[in-house]
Parts: sequence; C-alpha cells; structure tokens
Amino acid sequence: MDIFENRLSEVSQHYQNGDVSLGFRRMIDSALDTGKTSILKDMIEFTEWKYKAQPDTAAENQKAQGLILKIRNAGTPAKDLSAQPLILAKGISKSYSKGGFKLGPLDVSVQKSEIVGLVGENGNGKTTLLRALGGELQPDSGKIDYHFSTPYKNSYDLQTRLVYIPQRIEVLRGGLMDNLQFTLTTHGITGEDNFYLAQTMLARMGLWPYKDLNWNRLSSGYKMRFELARTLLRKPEVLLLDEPLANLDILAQQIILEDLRYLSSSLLHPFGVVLSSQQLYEVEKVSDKIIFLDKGKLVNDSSIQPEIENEKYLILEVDSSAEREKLQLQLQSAGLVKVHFNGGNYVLYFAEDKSIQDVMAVMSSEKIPVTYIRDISNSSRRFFIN
Ligand SMILES: Nc1ncnc2c1ncn2[C@@H]1O[C@H](COP(=O)(O)OP(=O)(O)OP(=O)(O)O)[C@@H](O)[C@H]1O
Repeated sequence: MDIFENRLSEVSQHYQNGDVSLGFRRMIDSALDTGKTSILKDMIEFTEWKYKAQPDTAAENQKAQGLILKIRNAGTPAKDLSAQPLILAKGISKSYSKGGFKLGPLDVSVQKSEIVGLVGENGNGKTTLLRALGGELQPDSGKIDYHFSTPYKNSYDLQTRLVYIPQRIEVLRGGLMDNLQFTLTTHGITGEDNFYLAQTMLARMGLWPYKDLNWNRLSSGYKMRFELARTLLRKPEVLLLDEPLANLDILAQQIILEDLRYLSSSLLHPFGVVLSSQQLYEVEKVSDKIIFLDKGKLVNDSSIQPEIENEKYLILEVDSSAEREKLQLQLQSAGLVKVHFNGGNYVLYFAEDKSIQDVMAVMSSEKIPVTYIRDISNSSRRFFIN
C-alpha cells in the first residue's frame, strides 16, 4: 500500500534528520497499522532499549532503520481509505428551559480522519453541541445520522463508536497498565495481544516512563493523555473531546493536537475528531474545518458584518509599540484600509490584493517596531476582534 510505504519513508526521514521524538511516535503509528502483535513486540523491545540505554541520535537512528524495514515488510491489512461521512447532523437545535440559552439550528458533518475544531468563548454552546453529537443530549429539533463501518445496534453500542471525553475526566484507580489491559479485555482482546497493545499505546502517548505509576500520581496533563490512550484502545469511530487542551502547557498542547492529527488518520483504525477549545491558533492549525459558535449560533463573515458580505481584506494581527496615528500614516502606502486596537494587539485591514510580504516590506522600510505578526484573513480569530 502506497500510503503505508510513504509514511514509513517519512519516519525514516525524521530519524535521519535527527527528529527522533517525532520519528518514534510515527513509527509506533505504522507499527500499529500492521495489526501484528509480533511487530508490537519488536516495538516494545525498541522502546525498552531506547529508555534504558538513552542512546544518542545516531545510535537510535541506526536501530530505528532496522525496525522500519521490519514494519515495511509486515505491511498493513488496511483497505478503504476514502473519505466518508461519519456524522451528518441537519438543523439541530437545543434549548434549556432555565436561562434561555438556545443552540442552533445548525448543520454539522464529520468525516473519517477529519478534525473539526469547535471554538467560541465560554458559554456559547460548545459542550451542548458535543453532547448532542455524542447522543448524550436529545436535540429539540433536527436529525443526526451516524454512518459507521457497521450499523450500531443500540445506544450502548453507539457510545462505544462515539466516545465523548468530558472536561472533567473519570477518576480511575490502580496502575496504568492494569487499566489499559482491563479496557482491552472488555473488548475481547486477551493474552499477548492485550499486553503488547497496552504497552504500545503507553509508549505512543509518551507515558512509558510512568507505566508503573498509579493513575492518581499522574499530572492533569498526563491524565488527559492517558484518557486518550484508554479511549483509542476502544477503537472509536468518532472522538468528541471537550477542552482537551485545558490543563496542558503550550508544548503539550501542540503535541496532543499533532498526535490527534496522526492518530485519526491511522490506516487500520481511522476516526473523526470534534474538539472544543479556546486555543484558536493551535486548533486551527490542525483542523480541517472550524465551527465558531457565538450565543449558540454559527458565526461566519456574513453573520458578523452582513454589509460587507462580499468584501474581503488582508487582515493582519500585529503587536507593535508604535503609536496608532503614526502607524496608520506609515502604512498608508501599504494599502491600509482600517485599524482596530483591542488594547493588546493591532488588527490591520489591507486591500485584498495586498500580501503580508508587501506589508512587511513597508514595515521594514518605515522601521516600524514589530514583535509579532500574523495573517488572520482566514482565521476565526478575525471574529474575536471586538
Ligand atoms: N443543563 C443546563 N440547564 C440550563 N442551562 C444550561 C445547561 N447546560 C448549559 N447551560 C447553559 O447553556 C449555555 C451554553 O453552555 P455550554 O456549556 O454548552 O457552553 P460552552 O461553550 O461549552 O462553555 P464553556 O467553554 O464555558 O464550557 C451556557 O449559558 C450555560 O450556562
């Protein structure tokens, strides 16, 4: 299979470039895609060596290349990689009797291997939408169709295909391995398959050094990683995550989002993801599409400013110590149309035919002090301006 081969070539390249941490995670993804316990056994042997011997980059690269070859020879039984809708929701709405909040009506679709970012400020209906999509909350109107690989039998079956991870995750007892092995056992996976799959998932989620710890000793960020590990072993078809980044530092946020990107496009067990977050930039970077909610309604350009529905701008967010009037004057030649200042950053609107390079050239020649610049023309960030 071409994609499998290509991915392994990328893994090999990551290792050769010295990006061992990324190479390691992606190598595990390919090992999992073989569906072979013998390969997972090799993967765990490699992991034990890596953590024990603490090899330098060259030594790890050399050993990794051997394992990559083995994984390549094992192949993958994965077949159907075409994009398929998993959830199709049409016109769904939900009101709460107390407080008067109303979500929707909205249309939402989630495809296989797709990441849908759900953004909006507090109290705008993200959790309500996630719970409705997850079958936890009955919408007042509209229709939600699920198209899974095989039809689901009942609501329990639906909950196993469609896993909702709330903001406050379940408290667990016992050790990490025990919990993962138990999850696999309840899904009919026993013996060596169970042991090596559980270990591989711990290694994949960066939990190998903590594998002998009890769950309650994990930090909150690692608890979220563990919850993901536990969930992925259940082979969900859709993962609904409510604020998974809330307790993570910025690096951990980026890693978990990248992980979701890679894991959801697994060849053997691809799944769709809907995740809510306040971390707009980070989420936009990995999302295939963004749903931006304001007071329960979908926000887009025309709903924010109907009068400029057809107007387009180059919109830049800029952090600068320059005074507003001076900045406005200096950037006139760059095609500046209007300026917003929210107290922290400037949001500058330029004529549509201008590019960020044009503006940066003028900034440079005018010696405008800039510590940060970002093109938000196509980012939901532009809706947060006022
Ligand atoms: N069971 C309920 N009964 C009445 N009102 C509710 C209920 N659950 C949520 N709400 C209200 O509905 C609105 C949307 O809540 P929701 O939790 O969906 O928003 P959110 O965007 O996820 O917010 P946050 O980011 O703060 O979690 C809020 O005003 C909330 O107070």
